[in-house]
Order: sequence, then structure tokens, then C-alpha cells
Amino acid sequence: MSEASIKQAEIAVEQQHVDRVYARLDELRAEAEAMRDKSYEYGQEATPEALNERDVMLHHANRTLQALNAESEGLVFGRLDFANGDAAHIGRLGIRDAQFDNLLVDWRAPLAAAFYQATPEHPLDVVRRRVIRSSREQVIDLSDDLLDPDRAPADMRVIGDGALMAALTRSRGDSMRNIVATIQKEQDDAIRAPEGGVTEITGGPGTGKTAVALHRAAYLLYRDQRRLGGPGVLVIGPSPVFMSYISRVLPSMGEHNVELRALGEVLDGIGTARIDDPRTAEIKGSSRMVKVLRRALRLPPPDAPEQLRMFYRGTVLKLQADDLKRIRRSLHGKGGQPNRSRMRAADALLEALWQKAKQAADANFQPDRERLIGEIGERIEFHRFLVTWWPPLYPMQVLRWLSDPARLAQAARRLLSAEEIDLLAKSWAEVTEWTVADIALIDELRVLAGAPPKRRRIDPEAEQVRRAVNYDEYAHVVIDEAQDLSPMQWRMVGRRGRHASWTIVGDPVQSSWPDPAEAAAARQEALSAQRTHRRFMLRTNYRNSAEIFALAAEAVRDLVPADDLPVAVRSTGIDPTVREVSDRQLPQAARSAAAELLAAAEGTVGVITTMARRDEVREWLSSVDTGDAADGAGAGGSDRLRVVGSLEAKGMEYDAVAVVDPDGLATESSTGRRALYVALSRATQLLTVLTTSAAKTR
Ligand SMILES: Nc1ncnc2c1ncn2[C@@H]1O[C@H](COP(=O)(O)OP(=O)(O)OP(=O)(O)O)[C@@H](O)[C@H]1O
Repeated sequence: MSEASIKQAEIAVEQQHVDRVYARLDELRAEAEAMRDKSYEYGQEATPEALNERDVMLHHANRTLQALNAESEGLVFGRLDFANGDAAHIGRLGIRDAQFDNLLVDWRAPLAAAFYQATPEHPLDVVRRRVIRSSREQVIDLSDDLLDPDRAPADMRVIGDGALMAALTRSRGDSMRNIVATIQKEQDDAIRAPEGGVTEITGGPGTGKTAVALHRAAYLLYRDQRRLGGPGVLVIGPSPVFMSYISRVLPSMGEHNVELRALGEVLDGIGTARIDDPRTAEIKGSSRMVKVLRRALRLPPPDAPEQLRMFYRGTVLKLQADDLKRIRRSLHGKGGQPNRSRMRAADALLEALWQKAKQAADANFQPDRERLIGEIGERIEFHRFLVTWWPPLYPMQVLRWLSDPARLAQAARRLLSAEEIDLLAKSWAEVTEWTVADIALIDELRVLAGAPPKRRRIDPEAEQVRRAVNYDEYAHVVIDEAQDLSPMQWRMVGRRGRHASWTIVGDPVQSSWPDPAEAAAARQEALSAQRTHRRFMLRTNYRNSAEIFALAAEAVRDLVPADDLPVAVRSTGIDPTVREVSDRQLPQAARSAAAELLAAAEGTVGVITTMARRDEVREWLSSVDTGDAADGAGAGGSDRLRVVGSLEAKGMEYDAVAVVDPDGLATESSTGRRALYVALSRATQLLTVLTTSAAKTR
């Protein structure tokens, strides 16, 4: 028998099993739908017991349907043959036949662990591990590892050479895919680590940190649906583009109930992707801002009245600016959130008015404390004064007030330099949209100020409102690209995980935060309640070809120990192209490079440049023919061509990449060399670098 026909025969064997699985899947779907319909009937009886039963049934039926209906691609992707002759098929979910025997083992179940953990050195009773590749319901390829040749039966067939390499060579397309079929042992160790405490996963570009973090979320949900289910898992990543890139991974494994939020979308209702220039972002992210904001809340609001005058029984009682200032200071001195101190503020003003009345007392004017406080305290004009002098403080409004440099200077005295004050005030004055760094400040103010009085009574969607106000009910928090979190962002995410366990994923070498020590301190504080810390380091770069990574590594070679850089195992024999062009030629060179890469690569093409030049480069490339219906890269990209700034490239991956102006990237911020390293390590297949001075990227 030829090799090809042996393979076809083995594919036919697997196809039979896959057919059984899909047939059973149809049965289970029909059962779940019947259960759902039945639950509606229960609901019509309307007794509390019936309603309760309906809810349980409905919840169960919907969950089952959600899992069964998840993208069915790759439902069956693996098979283990054990030394005792047993075999098990591994899949995206677990399926039993009508006799309750396993047809398919969920990849997260203990029995499936050997699929990822077995090695030739430690075969764990596995003789052959088979990766099954399908298109829809059709098996199209197989790839085997013979782990224990000595115990393999004589007639066991072994097909193909390496499912991993095959998976890595395929073009990637628009969104990240799940890697359940080819998770490697070092990755699996991190995925299956216990839930509690902090699990930290580090590793260089392309080592699968994001993939591992998401598979870990799916694994933890599988293991403890009760605790983590519902909105219990929060995944935070750098940008909306990145969140959208990874958004299909969990649904493809049947997990829909995970909250994915970019750092600029952590607060409900004010999502943003706008990024400050590096210097401004650095100031906004610094933990010095906590004090600045605390002080900002203590300043009188911009239009606060400077005097309080009350007529009381023929006498004018006046609180002058100094009196009011003293009262305000004393109120703040007692601590607490200003929005919760309104009653105290009213009491303090009334007490001060009483002191004035006492001083003014004479034969004709004999005030009584209780009566004075009672009478003035009920007057409408007193409340009008209170509401302007001690108004409810809304975080965004308080931040906007700081666009006044004089006001900001007061709040930032001895904390920020004149130049820093100027930059911040300008950033809040000039634009109408918040930036990602502002969100952490708004969140800080939210907590420092306390909840403003409710305008309306909260009701029907109580659950939603409660979450929106507190944001701290997550059971597990996953942070991706953690190396880039500013101290203020650590405080923000820390609040979300007060009662949670954590998975923290990042690569210090790719960090664009200029003060690692300050960020480390904020991170430590955010995690201070955690007792257990476990660490995993991933060392293999699965994204880049060895040729591309060799060039990328040059960007940081002298900044970090060689051990902190991963090893790229896949060689394509294609070196990156480095072209030196003049500034004048750059637009044309960028257009040509993009067109060449679109023609040569199958999947996505990313053009990465400095944050400052991004829009200009988009303009240059708007006329490039991408072969899509929605042509051109003007609005950030068509389906195949994307133009992004260095910070937007974080975590992203493209089949081919053009890096435009690497020197500009390297000098755009104090961590520019690291940003260049990120940009150069985004490509899976082809990389072109367009420099106006080639020497520096070599
Ligand atoms: N075991 C695996 N099997 C198949 N593909 C894998 C495997 N591990 C990683 N990959 C692929 O390698 C690429 C890089 O993975 P991922 O984006 O998770 O890396 P990362 O460490 O987060 O990278 P970066 O730090 O650059 O953001 C992705 O396309 C991912 O699907």
C-alpha cells in the first residue's frame, strides 16, 4: 500500500467516528431544544415552583445549546491510543452516546490532559497521539506522533510529520483561532495550573501567551462553571482592535460568558481607543496622579459662590470667603468621599451660621440654636447655595475642570512640573474625546469622589446597575499585555479583581511603560491580597519565522539578557527585506511594499509605523488595490490591509508586515526600541522594512 492510500484509509477510519459524533450532536441538540420548549410550557403555570423549575430548565437548555451550536469546525481534533489498546477521541466539547459511553472527551477533562502532556520521555501510557484536521464535518488530514514505539502494536499506522508545524505555516486570517489541537506541553502546564491566586505567564513575542491565557479561561470555566460562570471572568487587553482580534477564540470553544474589555473600555459608557502622545500618557499614568486627583476634588468647584448671606429674623448672617474656605478644608480634613459628605457640609454651614448669629446677638436679637438650624436648613435658598458650593462631583466633569492650567497647578503643586501641567491642561482642553489613559483617571475619581446622589430610583435591571457602579464582582481577571499597564491602570484593574484570582500575561521586553519600578509597585499593591503566585515562562516563538525573529531581536539585543528572548523554531528560508529609501521616496516605497506583500501573502498584511505618522501613511496607502470590495487602507484598513501605529500593533499578528520608518519608531518615545521590537515581531511569513537609514535596523 502506498503512503497516500494508507493515509486515506486512516482518514476513512476517523471519518466514521466523526460521523458518529455529529449524528449524536444532532440528537443532543434536538433533546435540548425539546427541553427548552417544555420549559416554556412550565412557565405558563405561573406557580412559584413551576417558574423556578422553568428557569433552571431554560438555563440548562440554553447553555447546552450554546455549547452544541458553537462553531462546529474542529469539533473532533485529536485521538489518543493507549498502551492497553484503548483509544479516546478529544474534542472541543465532551459528548457521550446514548449508553453514556464517551464518544468525545472535552479537551479540558482530566482524561484529555495526556493529549498535551505526553512526550516521548514521559509518554503517560500514550502510544500514539493523533491530530485530526477537518473542514466542517469532513476529515481532511491527520498527523501522528509515535510516543512509545516499543509498546505500539505491529499494525499501528503513523501518518504525517508534525501538526504543529502545519498549523503554524497556514495563513492566519482576520481573527485569532483556538489552538486546542496543538497546545504544547509548556503551554498546557500554564493552562491547567490551579485557579487560585496569581498565575503569571511571561514569554517573548509569539510564544502563545494570549492563546494560553484564553485557553486557560476556557479551562477554568469548564472546571468551575458555578463560580466563574455568568459574568465571572473579565479579560482585559490593550485595544479594541486587539479585543476584536481575539474575540472569536472563546466562543469557538463554546464559552460566551466572558467579558472582554480593552483598557479604554473598562468603564461602561465611555469607551475610547484614542492614545495620548508618549509624554502625556506617561504623566497621566504615573501614580503621582492619585494625589493630584485627590486634591482636585478638594478644590472649590469653578463657579462656587464666595459668600453666603442669610436673612434671619431681621439680621444678616454672612459667611465670607475665608469662613467658607475654612469650612471646606475642615470637611475634607475629616476624609471620606465628597459625594457622601453633603449632609456633613450642610451641617457645617449651619453651625457656622449659628456662630455668626451668636456673635450678633443683642437685646433685640436672641437666636436659639436648634430653631435657627431647623429654619435655615429648610430654606430653598440654603439648598441652592449648597448645591453650587458642594455640588455632586462627576468624575468626567472634575477632570475637565483641570483643563484650566491655574486650577491644575493648584492640584499639582510640588507634584508635577510646569511643563507637565501645561501638557495635561492642553490635552484636556483641546479635544472632545477622552484617551485610554484618561479612563484610569476617571475610574480613580469615581472611587475617590464616591457615587453621586442618584437622580432616579434604580430598578428593573438592578443587576446591571450594580455591576456598573461597583465593577468588582469578577471571580477571575485575565490581563493581557500586562507589561504596558501604567500604575494608574494597575490601580484600575486591581479594583476589578479584589475578590478574584488572576492570570497575568506579558513580556517585560515589549514594555512601552518608561518606569518599570513604578509600575511594579502599583502592580504589587493591586495584587496585595493574593497569597499564591505561580510563574510560567514560555520560550518558543510560534509566530515568526526564524529569519524574521532574528531581525526583530536585533532591536533589543543590547537592552536585555539573551535569555529573555524566545527561540523561533520555524525556518522558511525567506529573509526579511530591508530597503533604504529617501524621505521623498517613502510614500511610493510604502505603496509598492504593501502591494507586493498583498500579492505574495495569502492572509492579512499589516503596515506598522509611528503613532505620529499613522494617518499620513494611511493616506499614502489609500489607493493601494487590496483586491477587496472595501478597498484601500484609509480608515485603518480594508479586510486584508491594515495600517496601524506602533502601540496599536501590540499583541497583533499579520501574515505579512511592512514596517515604515523604523528609526522614527525607535525614537518616538523613551521605550521606542522596544516598540520597534514589537513591530518587527508581528509577521508570520513576510517582513519588509522601509528605512530612511538602513544601518540602524540591522
Ligand atoms: N501551540 C500552538 N499551536 C498552534 N499555534 C500556536 C500555538 N501557540 C501559539 N500559536 C500561534 O502563535 C501565534 C502567537 O500567539 P500569541 O499571539 O498568543 O503570542 P503572544 O505570546 O501573545 O505574542 P505577543 O507577545 O507578541 O503578543 C498565534 O497565531 C497563535 O495562534
